[in-house]
Amino acid sequence: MTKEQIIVTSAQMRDIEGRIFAAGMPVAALMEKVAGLISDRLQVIIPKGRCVGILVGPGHNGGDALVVARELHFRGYQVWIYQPFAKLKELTNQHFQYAQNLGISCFQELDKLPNCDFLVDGLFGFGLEREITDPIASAINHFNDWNKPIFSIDLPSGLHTDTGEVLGTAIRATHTFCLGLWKQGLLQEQALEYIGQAKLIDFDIPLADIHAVLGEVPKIKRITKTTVIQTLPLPRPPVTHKYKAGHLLLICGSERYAGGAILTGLGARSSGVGMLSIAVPESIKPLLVSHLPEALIIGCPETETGAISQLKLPERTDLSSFTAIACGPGLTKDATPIVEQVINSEVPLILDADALNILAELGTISTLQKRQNTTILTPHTGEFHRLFPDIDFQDRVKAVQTAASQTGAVVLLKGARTAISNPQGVVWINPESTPALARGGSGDVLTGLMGGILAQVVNKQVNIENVVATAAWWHSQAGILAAKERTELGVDAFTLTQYLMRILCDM
Ligand SMILES: NC(=O)C1=CN([C@@H]2O[C@H](COP(=O)(O)OP(=O)(O)OC[C@H]3O[C@@H](n4cnc5c(N)ncnc54)[C@H](O)[C@@H]3O)[C@@H](O)[C@H]2O)[C@@H](O)CC1
Ligand SMILES: Nc1ncnc2c1ncn2[C@@H]1O[C@H](COP(=O)(O)OP(=O)(O)O)[C@@H](O)[C@H]1O
Ligand SMILES: [K+]
Repeated sequence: MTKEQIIVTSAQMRDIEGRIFAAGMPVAALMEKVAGLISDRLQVIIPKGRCVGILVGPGHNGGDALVVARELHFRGYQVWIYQPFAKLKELTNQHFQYAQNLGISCFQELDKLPNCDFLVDGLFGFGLEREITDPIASAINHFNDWNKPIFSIDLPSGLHTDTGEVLGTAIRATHTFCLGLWKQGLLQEQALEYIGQAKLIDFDIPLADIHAVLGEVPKIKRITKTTVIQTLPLPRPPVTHKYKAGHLLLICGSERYAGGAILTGLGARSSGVGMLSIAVPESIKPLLVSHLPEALIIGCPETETGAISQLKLPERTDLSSFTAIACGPGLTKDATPIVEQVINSEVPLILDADALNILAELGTISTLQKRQNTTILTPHTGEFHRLFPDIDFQDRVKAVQTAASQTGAVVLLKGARTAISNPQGVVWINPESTPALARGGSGDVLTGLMGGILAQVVNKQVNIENVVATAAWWHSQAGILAAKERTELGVDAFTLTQYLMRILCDM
């Protein structure tokens, strides 16, 4: 477990800090240390001599900001302070007195503020406890309108530390220096527009204190490369054969959505799976063969609408011949009997896209209760609402935990910050992605990729949520790399499949 993987709520952070202070670390010494690290970072980014405005709140977030103000003052920056509060915490107040005595300009009124090149936001950190109201709310809106770079200490002031919700209004930071451990709110979708580039400032919190508060295995974690390296079946055993490296069955596609089947197949190809079989309607079989010559394409009888009407597997094969099944992309809802059939099988199963829409109509919870083996659901927001209309969506982490616990499945909720939960509430959040992936077909690629990884490792005592997390990370990293080379407009789903292998090569 690395610090980069850990996520905390404000209550947990307070408990961890409390242990450090109880063990003897002076509060003021920790504030010096944290603010020193922030000042060092700022100095690397911003040339000396520039003018910096420091926004100071009443608590220790404001205290951190005041120490930064003092440091930057001595390091040759032109500093001014905006501090509109009548009452400050004691340590914060001492730093404020000292800054004034040093001759740093301090202001309480907005209209007196001089121009500046950048702002440091130390109004509120994880101690924000209620909606921000005027005059502070107006001040925050005013600073946002300046369109200067804003560096937020710990988190942009105004964001709820756990849910990322905007409490009244919030600073729109260009950079966030998260202190010590990642706050949960910074991984919530609704916070993304406010955070800018986020970096963790490690101030040496002892691991023992983290474990004492979060347990030996923390429940909510960020996916990192470490998770992925531990999960992927690399290196391959020197002596193996194709059926030992997993046999994945994809059930996907229709006359209407033939491309979805190709993309799912290409995603699976990149996983390195030993054998790939793809069941599609008979009429699109030649198309699939031409795109995926290595796969076994199973042409199935079809409905009048061009959907699979019956799974016609090759001789001496039934569903139990496969190590894993991924079902859904491009099926259309006319393939309902097929989805029922795979749900009734014992094989580890991923349900995506139309398979999820069909599941919602069959009754999500009652239908999945019958399943004994691994089930993975990969809804986007719309599919999630159809599957779980009664789950409150305000906090996506809680929503995905509830969905997993109600169904016994591992649930991956897609989005800018994909969240994954197992039925026991163990959560992975994907910390990085790109809006370049918000394009038709990129989810199909994910389903194929995940299916291929699952088929290779499912019999090897892995945690299923780690498999799902690995696929999500790999998929989004490929998107990020592709966007870097081709812009955010250049990442169509086919192109995305071409970048998947590059991520492994660079690891
Ligand atoms: N002790 C230290 O030196 C350390 C300080 N840290 C900093 O301390 C912060 C937490 O400090 P605090 O617990 O003092 O909390 P904050 O500084 O986040 O804010 C709490 C203060 O704001 C007031 N407040 C809360 N909501 C308000 C609202 N809506 N309108 C007006 N006032 C409001 C509270 O009454 C309290 O005075 C962290 O975010 C971080 O920046 C730690 O991260 C690192 C160690
Ligand atoms: N704004 C975004 N930022 C990052 N990733 C995104 C964003 N929007 C969508 N994605 C990712 O793109 C994929 C889209 O999947 P999905 O909605 O199923 O598309 P489709 O069904 O067309 O393939 C998901 O992996 C999702 O997490
Ligand atoms: K802040």
